[in-house]
Amino acid sequence: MSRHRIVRTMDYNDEYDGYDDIYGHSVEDEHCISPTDAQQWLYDRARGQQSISAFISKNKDIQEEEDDEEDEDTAFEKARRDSESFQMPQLDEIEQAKLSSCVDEVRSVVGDAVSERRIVETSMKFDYDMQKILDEILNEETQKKPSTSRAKAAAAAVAPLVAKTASKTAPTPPPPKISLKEPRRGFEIASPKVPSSPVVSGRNTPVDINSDGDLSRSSASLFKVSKEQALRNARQLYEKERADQKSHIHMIVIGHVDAGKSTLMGHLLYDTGNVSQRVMHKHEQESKKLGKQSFMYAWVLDETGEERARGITMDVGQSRIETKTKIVTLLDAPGHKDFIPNMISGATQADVALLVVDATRGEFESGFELGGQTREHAILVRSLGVNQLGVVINKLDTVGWSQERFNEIVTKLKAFLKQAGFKESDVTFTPCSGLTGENLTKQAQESGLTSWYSGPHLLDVIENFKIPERAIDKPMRMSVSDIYKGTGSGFCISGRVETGVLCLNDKVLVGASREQAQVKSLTMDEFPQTSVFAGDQVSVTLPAVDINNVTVGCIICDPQTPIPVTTRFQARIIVFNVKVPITMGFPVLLHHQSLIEPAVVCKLTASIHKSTGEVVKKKPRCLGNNSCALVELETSRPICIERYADFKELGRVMLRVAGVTIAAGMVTKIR
Ligand SMILES: Nc1nc2c(ncn2[C@@H]2O[C@H](COP(=O)(O)OP(=O)(O)OP(=O)(O)O)[C@@H](O)[C@H]2O)c(=O)[nH]1
Repeated sequence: MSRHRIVRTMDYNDEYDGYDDIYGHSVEDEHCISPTDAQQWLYDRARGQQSISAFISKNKDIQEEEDDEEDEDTAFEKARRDSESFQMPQLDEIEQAKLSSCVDEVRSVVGDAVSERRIVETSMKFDYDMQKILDEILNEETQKKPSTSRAKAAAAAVAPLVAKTASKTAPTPPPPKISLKEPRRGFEIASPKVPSSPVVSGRNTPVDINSDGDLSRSSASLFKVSKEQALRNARQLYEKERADQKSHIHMIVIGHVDAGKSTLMGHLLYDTGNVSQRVMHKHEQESKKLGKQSFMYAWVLDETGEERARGITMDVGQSRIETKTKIVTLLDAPGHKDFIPNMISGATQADVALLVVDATRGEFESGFELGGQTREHAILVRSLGVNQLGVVINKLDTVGWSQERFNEIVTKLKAFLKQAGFKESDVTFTPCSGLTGENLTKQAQESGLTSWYSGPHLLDVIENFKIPERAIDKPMRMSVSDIYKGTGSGFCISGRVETGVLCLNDKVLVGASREQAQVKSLTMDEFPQTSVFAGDQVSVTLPAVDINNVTVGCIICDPQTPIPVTTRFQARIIVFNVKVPITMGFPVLLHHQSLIEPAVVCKLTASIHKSTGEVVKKKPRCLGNNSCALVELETSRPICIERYADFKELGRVMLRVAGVTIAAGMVTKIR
């Protein structure tokens, strides 16, 4: 069809028919008054109203309308001039940065409906607290009477945001009352009574929830387990089987890209005799050929061709070392920000962490201060429950073993790590060079270092990590981190036993589908086992299980006390890093153990005080950076999750948006 029209012969009157909404309105359209009513106010000579002066005197009560249009124009013009003539206040660099980020954030919410001056003044008034600034501005905008079309337009610009942030029908909530007598704590939340979750039943094992919602008891009768499994004493079994064995910990190695994590771990493995000379020689020759000799130790862990070609770690590399008293599984995490989901999945398996920082001038700064991964990784592992941290100040050879540089980095990190929630006594700082091997497994030799350092070497630091308390007495939960085709028939499911004990031939329930299965083989580090315990990284085979019901991130559990399955739960979150404040309906990627699931923040229940947990404000409109809140999250598919109070290991979540971790939280209620 031609898009050109012959306009020369066109009757314009015809053209307007049916286009009222586009081309203009009749007067009646805009008034809620019938033509008959209107007539009494209209001067009409035909109706015998001969004298206009007589008509006006009879209708004295007709108020002359204010010229809104003009007022409105003046107001907008004033706001425009206000913004144009407005000079930003002179502030120091930090204040200036805070102010600019506040202005940007507010603009992203309210658009151009509010003047620059207003935003700046409100930001300074509330000391750059986004929550308060937005509250003030949004409240004011909604209270303004949108008496004219432009004011209506301005209000309309804000209205969807207000509607998004507040309850759909409720009026603006009154200011919250904070009771001083009985502070309500965000974490004091009653146990979930009714898991009203849409429980999806597996093919063979339909799940029923009894009337009082106690899933565990109702299911105990549904899923019959052997007498041996039902009556087992996990603690006794653990003591019998593991009494003469070294304790086992999982240690994740984290840090900004190229901090030297893989090199450090590769060298540590070599020095502890876990990599043969022959293999090391092979890595040396091959890396030399490609002109990448400096990566020879990193190649011990970076095994794939792509990792070696790109010189970066992409997935979590695993290996193990033995110290005098411990078996340590090393988890070498990728530092590049694109692979943070892999790093999170690795961190969920970790008991302790090594944070590697590059001491080279400029490199530490780009990893720590300029949006690098040093901060994000440290916050992530802490949020995932890791509380012991060994900080490795690496590549000190590049700064001539400078004590000053070491101290400078320690001072900066100490302050930050304390803020991130690490206890000072649980953090150590060790100077090292992963490349030269200095201070890794032997006392420092380098004179530049020995002149000021006589502390422990890295292997000692690892040896001194305390073994975390294992939840062996709790019901069995295993989080699935990988599914692969085994050498025999069926699939191998690998993951970490988070709590309890799992034995050969035990009955288990798999994932949100709750399909029942039986453990037919159980291995740890490729050695067959008859029982495995909380903290172990294992592989199981579950013959005849529908593989569609097993997904990475799902939980395998004890049928006598099944894990809740839900699509909606409440969490207490800390917001780290959001460009746009979190409002109702905010879409996120939920990370729970190895699970990554799209979710929506469907309710902002309350803002709470970071350290005391007191409710500061009920139903906040939005959550800005560094705020702490109770929110409800809804996933599109059912997931297995526990309350933090019941199972620390399975009650933590992480929220990410567009490749950035925006919040971490603990599950407080399951709907
Ligand atoms: N001078 C010096 N260079 C080092 C040291 N440790 C590592 N490097 C070099 O730093 C580069 C990066 O090392 P990697 O071990 O791959 O770093 P990474 O942290 O594992 O990198 P990603 O896993 O990709 O984040 C390599 O060229 C190493 O040779 C060190 O102690 N001193």
